[in-house]
Amino acid sequence: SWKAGLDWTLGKTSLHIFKQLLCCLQWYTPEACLQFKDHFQAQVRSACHQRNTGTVGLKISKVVVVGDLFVGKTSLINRFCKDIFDRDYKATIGVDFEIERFEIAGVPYNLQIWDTAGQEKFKCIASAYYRGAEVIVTVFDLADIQTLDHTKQWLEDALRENEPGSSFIFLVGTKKDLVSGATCERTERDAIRFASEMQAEYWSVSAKTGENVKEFFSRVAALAFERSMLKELEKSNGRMAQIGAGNLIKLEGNSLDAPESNSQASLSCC
Ligand SMILES: Nc1nc2c(ncn2[C@@H]2O[C@H](COP(=O)(O)OP(=O)(O)OP(=O)(O)O)[C@@H](O)[C@H]2O)c(=O)[nH]1
Ligand SMILES: [Mg+2]
Repeated sequence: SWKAGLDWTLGKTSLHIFKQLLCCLQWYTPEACLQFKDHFQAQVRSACHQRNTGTVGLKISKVVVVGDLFVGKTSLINRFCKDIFDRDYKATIGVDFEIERFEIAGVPYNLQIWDTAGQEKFKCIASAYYRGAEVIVTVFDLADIQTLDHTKQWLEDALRENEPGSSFIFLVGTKKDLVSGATCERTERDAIRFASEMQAEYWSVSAKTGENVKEFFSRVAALAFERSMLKELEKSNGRMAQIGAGNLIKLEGNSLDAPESNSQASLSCC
């Protein structure tokens, strides 16, 4: 299954798939990539290989999806989590969430995907759920350029509730099936510029056809997983043990190299 296919990062075939995900497919936009590397950082790979993954498999990482009403947030989540698409609009009231289970490099990993309401009157309910987001997905409608203009405000609101630099940011254009030709190219150019300003990675998707939906969430899961693993390794590296009458001994773990690239890396380094 595609979920098993998330085991990209170990071995030759998996590396190939990851490269494909990063470089070759049409939807991928190199100028709007948060990181440009072939695989997880070495210490993450080795920890996965040795099954030394601590509490990562038990953890649920939070993904918050925000954006104007009617842009297709619920449809995107429903396509991914339930593989369904509904043509009729049913506004989200407040918030809703889905939990999706992954297996990455042999390690179970869970994402809790929060679907928030775009309608102004529900904003104060929805914003109460922004806190602790490992990933913020800012959504706009490729067929309605105004919704792109509003993404910066949505992001600002979500960032206000989170520690600086603690969340991956994605900008997602939906309803790709409704746009084509020069208009589409223009919108995407604007979107890539916005993504650069927002320090976000840009994706275009269609919940109707399913185009790029699995690939997008796989990417979200992979980046969130790697960060969870790095945090876990940092924690176990600095662990203290108490022996006898209270003497503290610092346990020396594997030394952690500095990260190869920052998750919020500026677009110029991709
Ligand atoms: N053609 C097309 N229509 C879509 C797509 N995604 C969503 N829609 C339609 O757009 C409308 C709004 O979709 P929703 O997913 O409910 O929008 P939302 O962003 O969740 O709206 P709120 O919950 O009010 O914030 C619905 O009628 C969907 O069928 C898509 O990829 N293609
Ligand atoms: Mg909705």
